[in-house]
Formats: sequence, structure tokens, C-alpha cells
Amino acid sequence: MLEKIHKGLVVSCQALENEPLHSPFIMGRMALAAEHGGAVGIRANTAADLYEIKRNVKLPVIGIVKQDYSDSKVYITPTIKEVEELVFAGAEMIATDATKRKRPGENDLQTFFTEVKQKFPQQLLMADIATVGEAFFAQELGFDCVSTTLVGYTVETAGQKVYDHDFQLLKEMIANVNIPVVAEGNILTPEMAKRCLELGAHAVVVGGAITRPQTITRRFAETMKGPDPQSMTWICK
Ligand SMILES: CC(=O)N[C@H](C=O)[C@@H](O)[C@H](O)[C@H](O)COP(=O)(O)O
Repeated sequence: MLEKIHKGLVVSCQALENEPLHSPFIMGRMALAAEHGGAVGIRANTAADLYEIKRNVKLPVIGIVKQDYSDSKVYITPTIKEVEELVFAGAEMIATDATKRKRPGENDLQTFFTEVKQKFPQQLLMADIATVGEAFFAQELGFDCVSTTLVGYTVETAGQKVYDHDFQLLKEMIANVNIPVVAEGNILTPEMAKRCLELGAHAVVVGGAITRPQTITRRFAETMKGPDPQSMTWICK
């Protein structure tokens, strides 16, 4: 799979229960539209969406299950239960939160990783991380690749965006790890995606800017209301 997505666009087709497009049927069609547009892979949430997406496209899929547990802030594929669902649904790669935060049941990342590898030794695993240290630790554990998915979504990185200072964090990750680094999270334009590849990203995952019409609409509406349309703060910060 890593070869198939190399230097390409992976489109994240996700809509949670509280989002207007929540439906495996719609995600299947989103994935088809992405395939028609030139995507080389899909990222999908839940086994149900994954099944439907696989009925619609031939592209490899990075699977996740977003699941909240009361005793942990980790919600992207937090336990072996979600991993099992994705393996049986046929995910070519499975992404999981690989920050150092405690997982449900006081589990830590290393124990979880060992459990997954024992049960599914052939399964490709993507580490969703937020810092260079987490990227390095994921490599040490044996993850197949890292993705910048969680930059800005942990306490340590609150307020940060992956594109800050011309993708400084992405550059540092690429310089510090040998496994592929995927750029993901708040990649809002084709130019930003291209820049990530120029900097050495293995691939780029784009979600909201392609598959969340409510956020695309909001960006238009808010920019149109703003006093200075030239400022374009949402891409230039
Ligand atoms: C932080 C988190 O939960 N990210 C999720 C991970 O799968 C998705 O909601 C994002 O859509 C995906 O990472 C792509 O990012 P963006 O939608 O910004 O292009």
C-alpha cells in the first residue's frame, strides 16, 4: 500500500454521527468521486463505511474507528477491539493514535502495539502523531509510517497547525525519522498539498477541504463577511 500511495493524494471520507453526510452510502460515493478525481487512496472511519467504500472503489483504504472511552482522550482506534473490526473489514492499513497519552484501561502505546502485532503480524500500521518525539517513538516501536494527523489536537500542540512556518514540524519529522511521513490535518489547498510533497512527505491525506461541505461552505461564508478578503487568514497563518 505504501508504494501505491507514494507521492499521491489520499482522500479522507469521514462523517461522524453529528455531521450532515453521516452515512456509509454517502461515504462510498465520496470515495468514488475521489477516485474519479485522481486520489490514490482513501482514509475511512468505521468498518461499515469501509465495507461500502470497498464496494465502490478499487483504491487501498486506511481504516480507523473513532471511539470515545470515558477513561481516555485517545479516540482514533484506541483498543484491539477496533483493530479487529478493521482487519475483518479488509483495511489495507490501520491508523491509530500513537501519542504517548494513556489508552483506555490504562493501557500504554507500547503494550497496545505489541498486542496488535502478536495478533495481526502482517497488518500495516500508521501512527497518528502530533510531535517529532512521538514520530520517533512510533518508528522505534515498528510502525510502518507516521502521519501528522494529531498536530494541534493534543494539549501539548494546542493552537498549532501542521502548516505553521512553512510546515516546520513536517520538515523536522522528515529529518528525524526514516519511515515514511504522511502529511495530514488542515491541508486546505492543492498548493499546500504540493508543498508537503516538495518537502518530502510520502503522501498527503486531505479530508475536510474535499469531503466536508459544511466546513468548505463556512470558509466561503466567513471569508465573504470579513473586512479584508485579501488577508485569507485561513491559508496564510
Ligand atoms: C484530528 C482527527 O480526528 N482527524 C481525523 C482523522 O482521521 C479526521 O477527522 C480528519 O478529517 C483527517 O485527519 C484529515 O484531516 P483534515 O480533515 O483536516 O484534512
